[in-house]
Amino acid sequence: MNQTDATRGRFITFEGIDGAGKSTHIGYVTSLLKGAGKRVVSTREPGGTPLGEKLRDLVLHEKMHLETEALIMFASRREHVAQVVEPAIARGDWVLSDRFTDASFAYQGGGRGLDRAKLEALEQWVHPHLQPDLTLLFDVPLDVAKARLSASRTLDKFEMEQADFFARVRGEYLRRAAASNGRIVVIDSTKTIAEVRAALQAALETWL
Ligand SMILES: Nc1ncnc2c1ncn2[C@@H]1O[C@H](COP(=O)(O)OP(=O)(O)OP(=O)(O)O)[C@@H](O)[C@H]1O
Ligand SMILES: Cc1cn([C@H]2C[C@H](O)[C@@H](COP(=O)(O)O)O2)c(=O)[nH]c1=O
Repeated sequence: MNQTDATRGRFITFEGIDGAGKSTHIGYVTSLLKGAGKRVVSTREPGGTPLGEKLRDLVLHEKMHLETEALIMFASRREHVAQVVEPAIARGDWVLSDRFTDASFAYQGGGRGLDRAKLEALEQWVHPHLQPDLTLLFDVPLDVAKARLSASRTLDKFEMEQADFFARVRGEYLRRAAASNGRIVVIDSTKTIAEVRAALQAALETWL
């Protein structure tokens, strides 16, 4: 994207294992940013466009080959980046996305064991020049996430996975955070909602 830092918007992503609490806090981050005078676009993956939402329904409910699953995630992402994320950033809006490519590395890579080089190739193909400016990784132990999920909804294909799957997903998220040079900020999501909000405010301080 050939645009100066002053006029472009920013891209913030929310990540974590299912039930970690990320969706709960997107509204709060939206209010912080709007309070600081930013225009905010809130979106999600898989999904975020009419076609992406159809792909989401398929990939969250149908059994399929692991590589088909990864390709659908990136097909949805291609549409999302082209139609929503890049145009919004270009007009100066701040985009908040409930998941992005870190989720493919964590779930299809860590969780299902897909070769990382294949995911890197898809990432280069689909968004060679775009990375989140900041990623908020909501981290909780598996038992906390599971208890929160079963109390709140009917489970989809991923949410029905076993503990060892989520242990690998969480491990890959934390590995990427450690290697991210500060792009991925780990938020301790075992804390109360008020304490998590305070941690989010601190993480966003330099951006407001
Ligand atoms: N800090 C917290 N303390 C207690 N409960 C919480 C906390 N954060 C979220 N919850 C509750 O946990 C449940 C799951 O939260 P949420 O839907 O935000 O998770 P999520 O990470 O977005 O999950 P998914 O990725 O599956 O959509 C909700 O019922 C929510 O109210
Ligand atoms: C983007 C993306 C998502 N997933 C998985 C992770 C979650 O289990 C679901 C999305 O559900 P949510 O309640 O909206 O978080 O999809 C994935 O496996 N790979 C991806 O790239």
